[in-house]
Amino acid sequence: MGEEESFGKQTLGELEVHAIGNSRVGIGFLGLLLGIILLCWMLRQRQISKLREAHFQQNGGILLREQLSKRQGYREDVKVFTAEELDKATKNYNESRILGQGGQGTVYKGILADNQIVAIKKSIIGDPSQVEQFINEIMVLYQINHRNVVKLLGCCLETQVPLLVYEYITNRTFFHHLHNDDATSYLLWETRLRIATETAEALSYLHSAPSIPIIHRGIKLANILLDDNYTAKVSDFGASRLIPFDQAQITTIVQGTFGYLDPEYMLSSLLTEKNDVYSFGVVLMELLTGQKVVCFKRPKNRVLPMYFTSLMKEDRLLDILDPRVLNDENVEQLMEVATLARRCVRVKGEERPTMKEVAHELAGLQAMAKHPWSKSNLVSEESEYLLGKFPSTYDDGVTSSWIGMGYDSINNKITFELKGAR
Ligand SMILES: Nc1ncnc2c1ncn2[C@@H]1O[C@H](COP(=O)(O)OP(=O)(O)OP(=O)(O)O)[C@@H](O)[C@H]1O
Repeated sequence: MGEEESFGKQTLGELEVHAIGNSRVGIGFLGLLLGIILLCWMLRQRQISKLREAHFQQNGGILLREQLSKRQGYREDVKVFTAEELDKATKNYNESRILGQGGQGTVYKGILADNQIVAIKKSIIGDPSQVEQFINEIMVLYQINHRNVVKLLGCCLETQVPLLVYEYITNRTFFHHLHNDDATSYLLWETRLRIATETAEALSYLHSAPSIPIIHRGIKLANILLDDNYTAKVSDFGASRLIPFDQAQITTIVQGTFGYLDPEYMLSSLLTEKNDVYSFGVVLMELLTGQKVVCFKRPKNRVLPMYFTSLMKEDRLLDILDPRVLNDENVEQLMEVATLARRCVRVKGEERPTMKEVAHELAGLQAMAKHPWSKSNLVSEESEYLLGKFPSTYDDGVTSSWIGMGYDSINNKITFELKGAR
């Protein structure tokens, strides 16, 4: 019994020693584990910062820094964002945040830490040879400060693909408002003319930019964004080019959207500011007719500039002016804009007007439209006219019958409801 007790005591003592030993081993093991985790974390952080540095270099960050330090006249309020900031702003580039997809990348809506809403363009460029082009785009946007050009707020170059951060434009594109499929409303002629004038002014500014003239190269309805007041904001400078003053033109790979592309540029690859004038002429034709640039329902004339000019030659332009905005009071004004549009798309670039002249002419027409004697400025009369005379068939055979119409004064639009549209 005594032996058993002493054996029990020995065993307890031994157990205590074991327990103390075990807990020391446990603490040691835990310490080692924490040490390993800390080491891994530090290595990972180093790896991440090395990767970011590599991305920054690969995305042309050093080149950009150098370029910016050399030049003057650039905006100083353009911010460099961190990858985390933009991850958070877009909820890790969540699909629900996609605003649109373009040839150059995807545009996401982002909400920054200070609640500012921004549009973030995530480039699809992964090719280092594109770096110079991307830097070129940032350089172009860095020097623009115009109320009718979308503002670049900053960029982020430490991610795998470069990111550009713009001011968020609330009211979609001119294309959407002119060609929206739901067709529950349409833009008044006065609004169309104002948007066109603002766009022309922005282009005129770009062509005579203070340091180096800029050619946009992608003017089309989809690249004219609109804010809540329907103010034009020219966007998408992905293809734009800076033209040094001593060079009137440069040679580039032909790039652009079919229908808007200057045929002279297509043949010669010579880029001049008159390329933008041509594209702008096509935009004018679209807002005059309400028709799309390329339409297979016009079998002989699928491309609008050809269709438009051929009808003008035959003195049949009235056949295609948008019946939703045309009335007795503004017909002359629409015809003047049509003549201007035709001059913009002349085959020879040198025969086209400059954007400055175009902007000037449009501003003059706009001022006349605002004149108190101009009846077309009176929305109620236009509504009456439209209610009484609006045809039941328009836009290449789209048939509609009316059930109601009204004026949306906030959005400056005539609104209507359709039944049986097909
Ligand atoms: N600053 C912005 N604010 C709000 N929405 C924007 C902004 N920038 C672009 N978007 C939206 O994202 C869409 C895609 O824009 P993006 O400029 O990349 O392409 P795109 O002009 O449609 O095409 P492409 O580049 O091929 O000509 C636009 O149509 C617009 O709806």
